[in-house]
Amino acid sequence: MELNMNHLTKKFGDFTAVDHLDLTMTQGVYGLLGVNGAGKTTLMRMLCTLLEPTEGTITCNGKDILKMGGDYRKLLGYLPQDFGFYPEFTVQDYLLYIAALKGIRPAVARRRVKELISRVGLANAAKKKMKKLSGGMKRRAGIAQAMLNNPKILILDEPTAGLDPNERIRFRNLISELSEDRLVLLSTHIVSDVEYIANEICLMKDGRFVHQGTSEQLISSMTDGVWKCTASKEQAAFLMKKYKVSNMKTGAHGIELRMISRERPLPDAVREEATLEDLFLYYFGEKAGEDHAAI
Ligand SMILES: Nc1ncnc2c1ncn2[C@@H]1O[C@H](COP(=O)(O)OP(=O)(O)OP(=O)(O)O)[C@@H](O)[C@H]1O
Repeated sequence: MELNMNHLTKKFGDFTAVDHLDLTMTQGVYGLLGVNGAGKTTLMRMLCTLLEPTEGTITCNGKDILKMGGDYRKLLGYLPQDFGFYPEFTVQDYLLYIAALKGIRPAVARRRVKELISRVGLANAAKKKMKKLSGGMKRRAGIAQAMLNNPKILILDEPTAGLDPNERIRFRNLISELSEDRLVLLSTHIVSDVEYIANEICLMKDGRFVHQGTSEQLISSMTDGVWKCTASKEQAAFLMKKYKVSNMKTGAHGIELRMISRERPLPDAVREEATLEDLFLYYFGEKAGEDHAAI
């Protein structure tokens, strides 16, 4: 299985949401990591044939997905960011209903629904109404519906949005498991969602991939260093304006800062090993002195 994007572009009027992307994906987990508005959903909707590219193509094993029509959709499972569910349906009935919409024969659907409910960890909630599920359980039901046709390509748009840390970990494990024999593409703006499970991470900004590679490759692409130091209140205020600060904590001897800088920011600053979180800040973060600073 090979999914290819060639100069993939989407414009809305004069605005370019996805800008000449090239990527080849095979089996495994691919993570699209970017801030809000980077173009992740637009890209995923094109991969699901819900939006037509303005320019460029997507091919699956060499064939244009728009020309493949139903043959491509048979290979595809999609969990949109806001997936529609029926609040009064039980989990089981909801999945059976979606299976019917997907044209899966009733006998096959019953077997598949049972199997998937257990696989996503909802066996004890099969008879629960969808409206009674927690956010994480709803997302798991969402994954189950995307998996009904046993897709070779699974596309998950922000599957961990709103989940607590426990649910997030369960979800990561599930995604990792599902990727054993398929291609999984997931989007997120949370570094830890993809840090450990993605074979390849694409950092997306303003419709472009600013960098792509394994977590280690991305980290080693960082030319600035990560530094740790303890500063006074006044120094800390100055450093925050000048550098991208990834963490600060008030300690017994002053304010402990972790920051990104080309040069040693203070004489006693110590060099630290960079993490993917530092890298995210390096590409997407703002300094506290900049307009709209997030920190
Ligand atoms: N139908 C549309 N018409 C006009 N602009 C659009 C449309 N859909 C998306 N955009 C714009 O394209 C850009 C990318 O949006 P997109 O939803 O793909 O980003 P995203 O990375 O998925 O962000 P988020 O995490 O907030 O969902 C945004 O600036 C958005 O406002």
